[in-house]
Amino acid sequence: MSPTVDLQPTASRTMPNLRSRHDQSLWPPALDHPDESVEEKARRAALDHEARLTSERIDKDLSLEQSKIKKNSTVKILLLGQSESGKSTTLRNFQLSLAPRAFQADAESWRTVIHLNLLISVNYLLDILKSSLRSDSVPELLMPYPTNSTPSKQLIEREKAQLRCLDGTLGYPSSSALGSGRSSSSYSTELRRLMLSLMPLKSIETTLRQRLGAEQPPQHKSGPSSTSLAREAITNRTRALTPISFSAYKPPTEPFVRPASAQSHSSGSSGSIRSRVLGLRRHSISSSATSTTSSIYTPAPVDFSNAYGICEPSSSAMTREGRLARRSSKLHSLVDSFAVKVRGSTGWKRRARIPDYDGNRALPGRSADSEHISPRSSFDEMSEQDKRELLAARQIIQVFGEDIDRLWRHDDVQSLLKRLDIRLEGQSGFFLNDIMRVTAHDYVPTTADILRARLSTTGVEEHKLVLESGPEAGKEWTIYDVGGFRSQRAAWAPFFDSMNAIIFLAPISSFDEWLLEDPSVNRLEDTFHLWRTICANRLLSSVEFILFLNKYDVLRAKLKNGARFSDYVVNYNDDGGKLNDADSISKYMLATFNAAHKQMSPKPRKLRAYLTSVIVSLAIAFAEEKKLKDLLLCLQDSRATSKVVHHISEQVLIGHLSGVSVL
Ligand SMILES: Nc1nc2c(ncn2[C@@H]2O[C@H](COP(=O)(O)OP(=O)(O)OP(=O)(O)O)[C@@H](O)[C@H]2O)c(=O)[nH]1
Ligand SMILES: [Mg+2]
Repeated sequence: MSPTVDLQPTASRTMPNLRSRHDQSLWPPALDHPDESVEEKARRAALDHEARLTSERIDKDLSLEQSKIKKNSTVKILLLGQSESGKSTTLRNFQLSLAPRAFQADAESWRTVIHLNLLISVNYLLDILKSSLRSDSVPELLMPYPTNSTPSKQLIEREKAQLRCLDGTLGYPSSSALGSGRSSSSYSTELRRLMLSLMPLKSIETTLRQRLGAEQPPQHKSGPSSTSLAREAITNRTRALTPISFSAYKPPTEPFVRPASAQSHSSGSSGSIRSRVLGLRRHSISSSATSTTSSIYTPAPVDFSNAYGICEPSSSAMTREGRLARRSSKLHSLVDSFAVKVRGSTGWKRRARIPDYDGNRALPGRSADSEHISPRSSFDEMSEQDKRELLAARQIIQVFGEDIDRLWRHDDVQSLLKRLDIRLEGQSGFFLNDIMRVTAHDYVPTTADILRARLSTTGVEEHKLVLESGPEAGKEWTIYDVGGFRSQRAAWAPFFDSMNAIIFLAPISSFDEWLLEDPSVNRLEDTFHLWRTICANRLLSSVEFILFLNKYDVLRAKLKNGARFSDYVVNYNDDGGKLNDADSISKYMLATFNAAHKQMSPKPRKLRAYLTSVIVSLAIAFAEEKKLKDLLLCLQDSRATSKVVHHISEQVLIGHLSGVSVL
C-alpha cells in the first residue's frame, strides 16, 4: 500500500500515515511514481496544487488574524507598592525608555512641579524659623500678601526694596522656643531680612498648587497652620527626648521588624504605640494578609501624605521607644505640609506648562515632532490669565533665587535644622541644593530632575505609552500607576483582571521608617505584608510577577551613616555572621521576598527580581544570587535602568504575545 497525502482537516483526520513498526511499506513516499499513467499524474498534480493553495490561504488568514490580535491587544502593566516606594518614578523610567520624545515633551510641565517642590521646602524652612520664636504675632503681621492672590513682579520688587531698607530695624521677640537654641534676636540681620523677603513665596506656592490642581496644605484648609504644626513638632521633640525606661523584650513571631519594646505601659501615648506595635496592629495586618485573597487592606481612616527626612538623634540616652514616639509626632505634624497630591486624570501637565514656552523663550514655531507629541490645541486651552499667572510665578521664583540660596546656606538655618534633627536632604522632591540652577530663567528640567520630582498619586492613573522605536514601534502599552497609601489600596483590586504583568516596588531602605498612616507600623513590615497579600491573590495567579527591590542607593547611604539593619529586622543577626552592608542585606531581602512568593502563590509562578535605584537611573538584575556581587559593580552604569526596562519590556511582550497565541 502506498501512502497518500492527507488533506483532511486535523479534526476529522484519523491518524497520520505514519509507518507502524510492522509496516513494511516505504516511508517517506517516493517522489517518482513510475507506474502512474499520464491521467493519474495530472490528477495528482492538480490535487497537489490545490493543497498548496489551501495551505497558503490558511497561512495568510492566520497571519492576518495574528497581526489583528497584535494590533488590537495592548500590553497592560500594573505598578504596585506602598506610598513613596517609587511606582511613579518607575513609570517615568518606562516613559523615558519606551517613549523618550513624549517624556522630553513633558519637561516643561515638570518645571512647575519642581518649583513647587522647592517652594514647599523653602516655606517649611521659614515656618521652622518662625516657630523657633516665642511670639505668635510675627508671621501674620509681616505677611505682605493675601495667600490666595499672586503678587505682581513689580509689587514683589517694591516689597523687596522696602524690606532691604528695613533691614535690621524690625525687632523680633527675644527668645527661642527651643531653649537650647539661639535667641531669635541673635539671628543675624541678614537672616531676618531673608525671612521677611521670602514671605511672598507662600502665596506663590498656593498659586502653583492651584495650577496643578493639587490639594492645598492644611494651613489653607481648616485646621492647624503649618506654622503651628512646626511649632508643635519642636515642642514634641522636647517631650519625646525624655527617656522611657523598659527592660523586658519579647521577640515578635513575624519574620520582620523588631518591635520598639515589649514592656507595657499602663497609660500614655507611648504605651499605646507600643501595644499596637506588639499586638493589635500587627495581627490585624497579618491576618488580612493570609486570609484575604481577592481584596487587600481595608482602607485606614487616616490618610497622611509625604514623608520628610528625619535623621536619628545621636543621643544614646534616648530609647528606641522615645525615638518612635518622637518620629510619629513629627511626621503626623508636618506631613501634610509637604504633600503635593494631584490626580493624574485632571490634566495637570497641560495646566502646568506655558504655551509656546521653552526655557523662557517663546518658540518661533514647532518642529513636526513636537507638534506630533503635543498638539497645539492642548496648549491653547490655557487662558491668558492662567498663562500670565504661571509666568509671573516663575519670574518671582527667579527673582528670589539668590535669597533662597542664601537662606538655605545660612549657618543659623543649618544649625537650627541640626538641633531639630531634621534632614531635608532626605526629603522627596528636594531641590534646595540646586536652587540657582532650577530657578534660572532658561531652566529646562533634566531627566534626573524629573525622576527626583515628587507628586503623590491619588487613585489609579492610566498611562498610555506609544512605543517610539523597535520592532513594536507604534504599539500601545498601558501602565497603571496607583496611590500607595493604605486608604487607597482598596481601589487596586478592580485592576487585577487582565494585567500582563505586575511590578511590585519594595523600598528596601525603609527598614527604619514608619508608616505615615500608622506610625506604629514599620514601612518594611508593611511592604512585606503587602507583598504576601499580592502574591496570594488568586486573580493574579497567572500574571507575570516582577519585583523591584528599590531605593538601593538610600539603603547604602543609611548604612554608611551608621544605621544597623539588625536593630530593626529581627531575623537578621549581624553578630551571627551576617554583615551590615548593602550587598548582604540585599541578598537577604531577595531570599525573604522570594520565599514569601513561593509560599503564598496559589500556583507555581516565575518571579523576576531586580535590585533598583530608579531615581538615579541605576538598576541591576538578580540573574543569579551568587553573582550578586559582580552585578552590584554594574550599579555605576547609568544605562542600567534602561537595560532593565528593555529587558522587562521584552519579557512582558513575549509573555503577552504567547498569551494571545501569537507566539
Ligand atoms: N533616592 C531614591 N529616591 C527614590 C527612588 N525611587 C523613588 N525615589 C523618590 O521617592 C519619591 C517617591 O517616589 P514615587 O515614585 O513618587 O513614589 P510612589 O510609590 O509613586 O508614591 P505614591 O504615589 O504616594 O504611592 C520621589 O521623590 C522619588 O524621586 C530611589 O530608588 N532612590
Ligand atoms: Mg505615585
